[in-house]
Amino acid sequence: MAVRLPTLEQIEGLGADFGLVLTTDEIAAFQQAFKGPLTSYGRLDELVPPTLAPVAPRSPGYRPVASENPYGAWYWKTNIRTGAEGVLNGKKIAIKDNICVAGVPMMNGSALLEGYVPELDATVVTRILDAGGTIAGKAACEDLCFSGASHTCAGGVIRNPHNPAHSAGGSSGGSAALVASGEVPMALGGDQGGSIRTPSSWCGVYGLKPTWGLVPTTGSMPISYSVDHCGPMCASVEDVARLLTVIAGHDGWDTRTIAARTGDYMAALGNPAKGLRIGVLREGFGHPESDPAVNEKVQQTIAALGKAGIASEDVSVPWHLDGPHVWSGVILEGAAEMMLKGYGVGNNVQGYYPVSMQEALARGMGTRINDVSPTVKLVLMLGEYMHRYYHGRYHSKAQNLRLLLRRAYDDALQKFDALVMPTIPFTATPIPPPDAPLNTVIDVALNMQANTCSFDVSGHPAFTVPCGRVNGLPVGLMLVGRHFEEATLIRLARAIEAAGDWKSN
Ligand SMILES: NC(=O)c1ccccc1
Repeated sequence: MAVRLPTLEQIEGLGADFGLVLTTDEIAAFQQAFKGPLTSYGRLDELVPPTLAPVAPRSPGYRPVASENPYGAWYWKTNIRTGAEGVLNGKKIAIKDNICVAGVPMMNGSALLEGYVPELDATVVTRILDAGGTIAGKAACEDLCFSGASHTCAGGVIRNPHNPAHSAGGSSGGSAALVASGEVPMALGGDQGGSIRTPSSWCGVYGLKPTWGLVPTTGSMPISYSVDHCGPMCASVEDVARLLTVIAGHDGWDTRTIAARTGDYMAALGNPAKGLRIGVLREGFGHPESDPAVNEKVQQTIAALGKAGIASEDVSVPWHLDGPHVWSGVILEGAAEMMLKGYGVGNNVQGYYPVSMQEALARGMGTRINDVSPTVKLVLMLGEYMHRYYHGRYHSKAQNLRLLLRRAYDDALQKFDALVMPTIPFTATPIPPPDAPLNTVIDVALNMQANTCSFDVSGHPAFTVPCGRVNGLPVGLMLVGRHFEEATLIRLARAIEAAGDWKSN
């Protein structure tokens, strides 16, 4: 195939879009000047790139019927393993549906990708298979991962196993609901604003957003390069440590992981947390939407840790309240550029670009854009508005403010081994009815990330640990640590897990 030479009219139009005034002679000259570069594109069509070849042959599995999928948490069921032996022997793992598993359909919660079957395994999938794990299927998620509740998945709402009228949380809602309902002990999630921690907190499971750059996202659908994270969501702290051990570490395809510093997460399980110090983040408890009953559960857990020899003290980080504003500046234009206009791939960084995924999304955007969720429509328009009418200045400023936000937490973490706060200021919200007004659909999807999203921008590891219930719905306590000190968070999470029976109170 050859890339077609643009017509004179096309060149005139392209120039006009940038305010170029071109004479007829110039337009003809530029048409000639296109020829050299286009020769390269012709040759690119003939060359064969490397692929992330799957390590094991497999059957594609199947889409479960409703009776086999009571919470709508599975997108697809599989049974993939290689015969390799390792720390995941005998473990079933669900993979969030924004992560490619070769030969298995993938929608990323969106009509835009319906029908897509990737030919590649994400790096984390290969690592799981190499460690003896079994891929049990794809966990349903929110439309292009852009919602913190669980009502925007194109395949249908995802329900909270603790109360099916309530949200499982999002965007990794299927992952959390599958772990909470005992289908699998482990799942992979993704987090750009809270999407591992929100559903983990609301479903009562252990969810760790690792330090930015610890776990490669190669072969996954992104939202935006500078806030994308992948991490474990599990039924126990031990399973979090196990899965993190397998997925963490440098991957030559992902420049984010160049500085990845892994720890001994399995050893941390046996290393007592006694003597560690925690800072109770005042700003994390005082949002207008904070539920006093949720604050109370978190405070009770902190008191129980005190009895176990883990001292705590209040600490104030005023920047925490500006974190969500910095996050908005970064993610809205970031998502519009990379996820939407970049067709889920973007450009400008060295890395692996899943061409098939990009083409599938581009086709979907050309044919089914009206079938996306209201949250995706909002991001598309808002990101483009800020780019077109404010020429990217707010995104750039927010990227620079990231440094101050990170420093503010780093300063507090000089004195403390972890900061602690409620993961989400309130328990799982009711799923809005199908006929809910557009503004309700959007608000319910984007109203809970006050404590979570700052750490997607600052990059700190953040671990949500179940710590009680309010009206039968789980409450999560969030531990935030120094960059690449996940092992410390695992020690503290283990102490909380051991301190009480959170499931019955
Ligand atoms: N993907 C996310 O983490 C997310 C969370 C909340 C709102 C939007 C996005």
